[in-house]
Amino acid sequence: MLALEIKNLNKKYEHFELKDVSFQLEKGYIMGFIGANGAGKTTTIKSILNLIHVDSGEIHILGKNMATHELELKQEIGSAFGDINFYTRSKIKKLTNVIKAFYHNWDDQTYAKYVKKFNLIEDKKIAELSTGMRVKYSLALALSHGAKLLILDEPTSGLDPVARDNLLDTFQELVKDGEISILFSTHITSDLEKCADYITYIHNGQIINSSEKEEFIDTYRLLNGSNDQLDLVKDQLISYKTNSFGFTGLIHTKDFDPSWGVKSTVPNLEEIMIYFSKKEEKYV
Ligand SMILES: Nc1ncnc2c1ncn2[C@@H]1O[C@H](COP(=O)(O)OP(=O)(O)OP(=O)(O)O)[C@@H](O)[C@H]1O
Repeated sequence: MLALEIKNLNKKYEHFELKDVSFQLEKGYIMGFIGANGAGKTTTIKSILNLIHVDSGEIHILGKNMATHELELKQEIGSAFGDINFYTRSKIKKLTNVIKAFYHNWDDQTYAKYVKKFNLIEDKKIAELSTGMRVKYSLALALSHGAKLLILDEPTSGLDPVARDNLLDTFQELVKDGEISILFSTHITSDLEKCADYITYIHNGQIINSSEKEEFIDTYRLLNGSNDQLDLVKDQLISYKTNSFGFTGLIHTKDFDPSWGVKSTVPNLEEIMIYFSKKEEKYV
Protein backbone atom coordinates (compact mmCIF):
# COMPACT_ATOMS: atom_id res chain seq x y z
CA MET A 1 0.00 0.00 0.00
CA LEU A 2 1.16 3.52 -0.72
CA ALA A 3 1.45 5.94 2.19
CA LEU A 4 1.84 8.85 -0.19
CA GLU A 5 1.36 9.35 -3.89
CA ILE A 6 1.98 12.66 -5.61
CA LYS A 7 0.92 13.01 -9.22
CA ASN A 8 1.91 15.83 -11.52
CA LEU A 9 1.99 18.62 -8.99
CA ASN A 10 2.38 22.08 -10.49
CA LYS A 11 2.71 25.34 -8.62
CA LYS A 12 3.91 28.60 -10.09
CA TYR A 13 5.36 31.53 -8.12
CA GLU A 14 6.68 34.63 -9.84
CA HIS A 15 10.29 33.39 -9.91
CA PHE A 16 9.88 29.68 -9.23
CA GLU A 17 7.86 26.74 -10.43
CA LEU A 18 7.20 23.19 -9.25
CA LYS A 19 7.01 21.27 -12.51
CA ASP A 20 5.08 18.01 -12.73
CA VAL A 21 6.33 16.78 -9.38
CA SER A 22 5.46 13.10 -9.01
CA PHE A 23 6.72 10.48 -6.58
CA GLN A 24 5.40 7.85 -4.21
CA LEU A 25 6.25 6.42 -0.83
CA GLU A 26 5.49 2.82 0.11
CA LYS A 27 3.93 2.30 3.57
CA GLY A 28 6.41 1.50 6.36
CA TYR A 29 9.46 3.20 4.87
CA ILE A 30 11.52 6.36 5.28
CA MET A 31 11.98 8.67 2.33
CA GLY A 32 14.54 11.44 2.35
CA PHE A 33 13.58 14.44 0.26
CA ILE A 34 16.73 16.25 -0.82
CA GLY A 35 17.54 19.31 -2.83
CA ALA A 36 19.59 22.48 -2.59
CA ASN A 37 18.32 25.69 -0.98
CA GLY A 38 15.34 26.94 -2.94
CA ALA A 39 14.90 23.68 -4.89
CA GLY A 40 11.25 23.39 -3.85
CA LYS A 41 11.21 21.02 -0.88
CA THR A 42 9.11 23.18 1.45
CA THR A 43 6.77 24.18 -1.39
CA THR A 44 6.19 20.50 -2.16
CA ILE A 45 5.60 19.66 1.50
CA LYS A 46 3.19 22.56 1.96
CA SER A 47 1.35 21.43 -1.17
CA ILE A 48 1.03 17.89 0.20
CA LEU A 49 -0.44 19.25 3.42
CA ASN A 50 -2.75 21.56 1.49
CA LEU A 51 -1.22 24.58 3.21
CA ILE A 52 -0.81 26.31 -0.15
CA HIS A 53 -3.03 26.30 -3.19
CA VAL A 54 -1.56 24.32 -6.08
CA ASP A 55 -2.22 24.98 -9.76
CA SER A 56 -2.74 21.31 -10.63
CA GLY A 57 -1.91 17.80 -9.49
CA GLU A 58 -3.19 15.14 -7.14
CA ILE A 59 -2.13 14.05 -3.68
CA HIS A 60 -3.21 10.66 -2.35
CA ILE A 61 -2.48 9.75 1.25
CA LEU A 62 -3.06 6.20 2.50
CA GLY A 63 -5.10 5.57 -0.63
CA LYS A 64 -7.37 8.61 -0.26
CA ASN A 65 -7.43 11.83 -2.21
CA MET A 66 -6.28 14.73 -0.03
CA ALA A 67 -8.49 17.19 -1.91
CA THR A 68 -11.69 15.35 -0.98
CA HIS A 69 -10.69 13.75 2.36
CA GLU A 70 -8.59 16.47 3.96
CA LEU A 71 -10.22 16.55 7.41
CA GLU A 72 -10.15 12.80 7.74
CA LEU A 73 -6.57 12.54 6.47
CA LYS A 74 -5.27 15.29 8.78
CA GLN A 75 -6.02 12.86 11.62
CA GLU A 76 -3.56 10.42 10.03
CA ILE A 77 -0.78 12.91 9.30
CA GLY A 78 1.81 14.32 11.66
CA SER A 79 3.88 17.24 10.48
CA ALA A 80 6.77 19.29 11.79
CA PHE A 81 8.44 22.33 10.36
CA GLY A 82 11.95 22.98 11.59
CA ASP A 83 11.57 26.74 11.57
CA ILE A 84 7.98 27.39 12.65
CA ASN A 85 7.44 29.00 16.01
CA PHE A 86 3.91 28.39 17.13
CA TYR A 87 2.29 29.69 20.31
CA THR A 88 5.72 30.30 21.76
CA ARG A 89 4.47 31.82 25.02
CA SER A 90 2.35 28.79 25.96
CA LYS A 91 3.61 26.02 28.13
CA ILE A 92 3.82 22.58 26.53
CA LYS A 93 1.13 21.29 28.89
CA LYS A 94 -1.35 24.00 27.92
CA LEU A 95 -0.70 23.73 24.19
CA THR A 96 -1.10 19.96 24.25
CA ASN A 97 -4.50 20.34 25.90
CA VAL A 98 -5.62 22.62 23.09
CA ILE A 99 -4.21 20.44 20.32
CA LYS A 100 -5.45 17.09 21.58
CA ALA A 101 -9.06 18.23 21.33
CA PHE A 102 -8.75 18.17 17.53
CA TYR A 103 -7.88 14.49 17.34
CA HIS A 104 -10.35 11.59 17.62
CA ASN A 105 -7.65 9.02 18.32
CA TRP A 106 -5.68 10.99 20.89
CA ASP A 107 -4.06 8.71 23.45
CA ASP A 108 -2.86 10.22 26.74
CA GLN A 109 -0.74 7.20 27.59
CA THR A 110 1.14 7.33 24.30
CA TYR A 111 1.68 11.05 24.83
CA ALA A 112 3.04 10.45 28.34
CA LYS A 113 5.33 7.75 26.92
CA TYR A 114 6.86 10.11 24.35
CA VAL A 115 7.14 13.03 26.79
CA LYS A 116 9.26 10.72 28.91
CA LYS A 117 11.21 9.20 26.00
CA PHE A 118 12.06 12.63 24.58
CA ASN A 119 12.73 14.18 28.00
CA LEU A 120 10.17 16.93 27.40
CA ILE A 121 9.47 19.10 30.41
CA GLU A 122 5.79 19.97 30.29
CA ASP A 123 6.15 23.15 32.31
CA LYS A 124 8.50 24.67 29.76
CA LYS A 125 7.24 27.30 27.37
CA ILE A 126 7.58 26.56 23.64
CA ALA A 127 9.91 29.58 23.39
CA GLU A 128 12.22 27.91 25.87
CA LEU A 129 12.62 24.71 23.85
CA SER A 130 15.71 24.05 21.78
CA THR A 131 15.29 23.30 18.06
CA GLY A 132 15.65 19.58 18.72
CA MET A 133 13.07 19.70 21.51
CA ARG A 134 10.57 21.44 19.25
CA VAL A 135 10.92 18.71 16.65
CA LYS A 136 10.55 16.08 19.34
CA TYR A 137 7.48 17.82 20.74
CA SER A 138 5.91 17.87 17.26
CA LEU A 139 6.70 14.17 16.92
CA ALA A 140 5.21 13.40 20.35
CA LEU A 141 1.99 15.18 19.30
CA ALA A 142 1.89 13.36 15.96
CA LEU A 143 2.46 9.94 17.47
CA SER A 144 -0.10 10.50 20.23
CA HIS A 145 -2.86 11.06 17.72
CA GLY A 146 -1.88 7.90 15.88
CA ALA A 147 -0.41 9.57 12.80
CA LYS A 148 0.51 7.02 10.13
CA LEU A 149 2.35 9.40 7.85
CA LEU A 150 4.93 11.83 9.22
CA ILE A 151 5.85 14.72 6.96
CA LEU A 152 8.77 16.62 8.38
CA ASP A 153 10.42 19.66 6.88
CA GLU A 154 14.10 19.73 7.75
CA PRO A 155 13.62 18.13 11.17
CA THR A 156 17.35 17.65 11.66
CA SER A 157 18.57 21.10 10.62
CA GLY A 158 19.86 23.01 13.60
CA LEU A 159 20.49 19.85 15.61
CA ASP A 160 23.91 18.91 16.91
CA PRO A 161 25.35 15.60 15.60
CA VAL A 162 24.32 13.63 18.69
CA ALA A 163 20.75 14.98 18.71
CA ARG A 164 20.55 14.30 14.96
CA ASP A 165 21.72 10.77 15.38
CA ASN A 166 19.16 10.18 18.17
CA LEU A 167 16.36 11.54 16.04
CA LEU A 168 17.33 9.36 13.09
CA ASP A 169 17.35 6.32 15.41
CA THR A 170 13.85 7.32 16.53
CA PHE A 171 12.71 7.46 12.88
CA GLN A 172 14.01 3.94 12.29
CA GLU A 173 12.26 2.65 15.41
CA LEU A 174 8.99 4.27 14.33
CA VAL A 175 8.83 2.57 10.92
CA LYS A 176 9.94 -0.83 12.24
CA ASP A 177 6.42 -2.27 12.51
CA GLY A 178 5.49 -1.23 8.98
CA GLU A 179 2.57 0.99 10.08
CA ILE A 180 4.23 4.40 10.07
CA SER A 181 5.88 6.04 7.05
CA ILE A 182 8.12 9.10 7.09
CA LEU A 183 8.89 11.71 4.48
CA PHE A 184 11.51 14.18 5.63
CA SER A 185 13.32 16.90 3.79
CA THR A 186 16.94 17.70 4.40
CA HIS A 187 20.08 18.91 2.77
CA ILE A 188 22.23 16.94 5.15
CA THR A 189 23.08 13.96 2.98
CA SER A 190 24.62 11.96 5.83
CA ASP A 191 21.12 11.80 7.42
CA LEU A 192 19.97 9.90 4.36
CA GLU A 193 22.99 7.63 4.21
CA LYS A 194 22.12 6.67 7.77
CA CYS A 195 18.38 6.12 7.67
CA ALA A 196 16.55 6.64 4.39
CA ASP A 197 15.12 3.68 2.46
CA TYR A 198 14.17 5.85 -0.50
CA ILE A 199 15.49 9.10 -1.84
CA THR A 200 13.69 11.73 -3.84
CA TYR A 201 15.84 14.44 -5.31
CA ILE A 202 14.35 17.75 -6.39
CA HIS A 203 16.32 20.26 -8.41
CA ASN A 204 14.91 23.59 -9.63
CA GLY A 205 11.35 22.47 -8.94
CA GLN A 206 11.67 19.21 -10.86
CA ILE A 207 12.13 15.67 -9.60
CA ILE A 208 15.44 14.38 -10.93
CA ASN A 209 15.23 10.92 -9.38
CA SER A 210 13.04 9.10 -6.86
CA SER A 211 14.09 5.58 -6.02
CA GLU A 212 15.33 3.11 -3.47
CA LYS A 213 18.60 4.45 -1.96
CA GLU A 214 21.09 1.95 -3.43
CA GLU A 215 19.37 2.13 -6.79
CA PHE A 216 19.45 5.94 -6.63
CA ILE A 217 23.22 6.01 -6.08
CA ASP A 218 23.79 3.31 -8.69
CA THR A 219 22.18 5.55 -11.32
CA TYR A 220 25.36 7.65 -11.36
CA ARG A 221 29.12 7.25 -11.75
CA LEU A 222 31.88 9.71 -10.99
CA LEU A 223 34.59 9.81 -13.66
CA ASN A 224 38.19 10.92 -13.21
CA GLY A 225 40.40 11.41 -16.22
CA SER A 226 42.85 13.48 -18.19
CA ASN A 227 42.04 16.52 -20.26
CA ASP A 228 42.30 14.40 -23.45
CA GLN A 229 39.76 11.97 -22.03
CA LEU A 230 37.51 14.89 -21.14
CA ASP A 231 37.19 15.76 -24.84
CA LEU A 232 36.01 12.19 -25.45
CA VAL A 233 33.32 12.10 -22.73
CA LYS A 234 32.32 15.75 -22.26
CA ASP A 235 29.02 15.54 -24.10
CA GLN A 236 27.83 12.62 -21.98
CA LEU A 237 28.55 14.24 -18.60
CA ILE A 238 25.91 15.81 -16.36
CA SER A 239 28.62 18.31 -15.36
CA TYR A 240 32.31 18.33 -14.55
CA LYS A 241 35.09 20.23 -12.81
CA THR A 242 38.63 20.57 -14.09
CA ASN A 243 41.84 20.74 -12.09
CA SER A 244 45.56 20.61 -12.85
CA PHE A 245 45.43 16.81 -13.29
CA GLY A 246 42.41 16.63 -15.56
CA PHE A 247 38.72 16.42 -14.73
CA THR A 248 36.13 14.89 -12.39
CA GLY A 249 32.60 14.59 -13.73
CA LEU A 250 29.24 12.98 -13.04
CA ILE A 251 27.56 10.76 -15.61
CA HIS A 252 24.43 8.60 -15.75
CA THR A 253 25.58 4.98 -15.41
CA LYS A 254 23.63 4.11 -18.55
CA ASP A 255 25.70 6.63 -20.54
CA PHE A 256 29.06 5.33 -19.30
CA ASP A 257 31.09 3.17 -21.67
CA PRO A 258 33.90 1.20 -19.92
CA SER A 259 35.77 0.97 -23.25
CA TRP A 260 36.65 4.69 -22.83
CA GLY A 261 39.25 3.57 -20.28
CA VAL A 262 38.26 6.40 -17.90
CA LYS A 263 38.42 5.62 -14.18
CA SER A 264 34.93 5.42 -12.64
CA THR A 265 33.73 5.24 -9.02
CA VAL A 266 30.34 5.23 -7.31
CA PRO A 267 29.57 8.77 -6.08
CA ASN A 268 28.10 9.63 -2.70
CA LEU A 269 24.89 11.65 -2.36
CA GLU A 270 26.75 14.87 -1.71
CA GLU A 271 28.76 14.50 -4.92
CA ILE A 272 25.58 13.80 -6.89
CA MET A 273 23.99 16.99 -5.52
CA ILE A 274 27.10 19.08 -6.15
CA TYR A 275 27.45 18.01 -9.78
CA PHE A 276 23.75 18.52 -10.45
CA SER A 277 24.01 22.04 -9.09
CA LYS A 278 26.82 22.65 -11.59
CA LYS A 279 24.67 21.38 -14.45
CA GLU A 280 23.43 24.86 -15.36
CA GLU A 281 27.01 26.12 -15.52
CA LYS A 282 28.13 23.10 -17.55
CA TYR A 283 31.54 23.39 -19.17
CA VAL A 284 32.92 25.70 -16.51
N1 LIG B 1 4.99 32.50 -1.09
C1 LIG B 1 5.94 32.55 -2.01
N2 LIG B 1 5.90 33.46 -3.01
C2 LIG B 1 6.84 33.51 -3.97
N3 LIG B 1 7.91 32.67 -4.05
C3 LIG B 1 8.01 31.73 -3.08
C4 LIG B 1 7.04 31.63 -2.02
N4 LIG B 1 7.41 30.59 -1.23
C5 LIG B 1 8.56 30.10 -1.75
N5 LIG B 1 8.90 30.77 -2.85
C6 LIG B 1 10.09 30.52 -3.70
O1 LIG B 1 10.04 29.18 -4.14
C7 LIG B 1 11.37 28.66 -4.23
C8 LIG B 1 11.43 27.33 -3.52
O2 LIG B 1 11.34 27.55 -2.13
P1 LIG B 1 11.26 26.37 -1.08
O3 LIG B 1 11.10 27.00 0.26
O4 LIG B 1 10.23 25.39 -1.51
O5 LIG B 1 12.71 25.70 -1.24
P2 LIG B 1 13.44 24.65 -0.32
O6 LIG B 1 13.92 23.57 -1.22
O7 LIG B 1 12.57 24.24 0.82
O8 LIG B 1 14.68 25.50 0.19
P3 LIG B 1 15.50 25.52 1.59
O9 LIG B 1 16.36 24.30 1.58
O10 LIG B 1 16.30 26.77 1.48
O11 LIG B 1 14.50 25.55 2.71
C9 LIG B 1 12.31 29.70 -3.68
O12 LIG B 1 12.89 30.38 -4.77
C10 LIG B 1 11.38 30.63 -2.91
O13 LIG B 1 11.86 31.95 -2.94
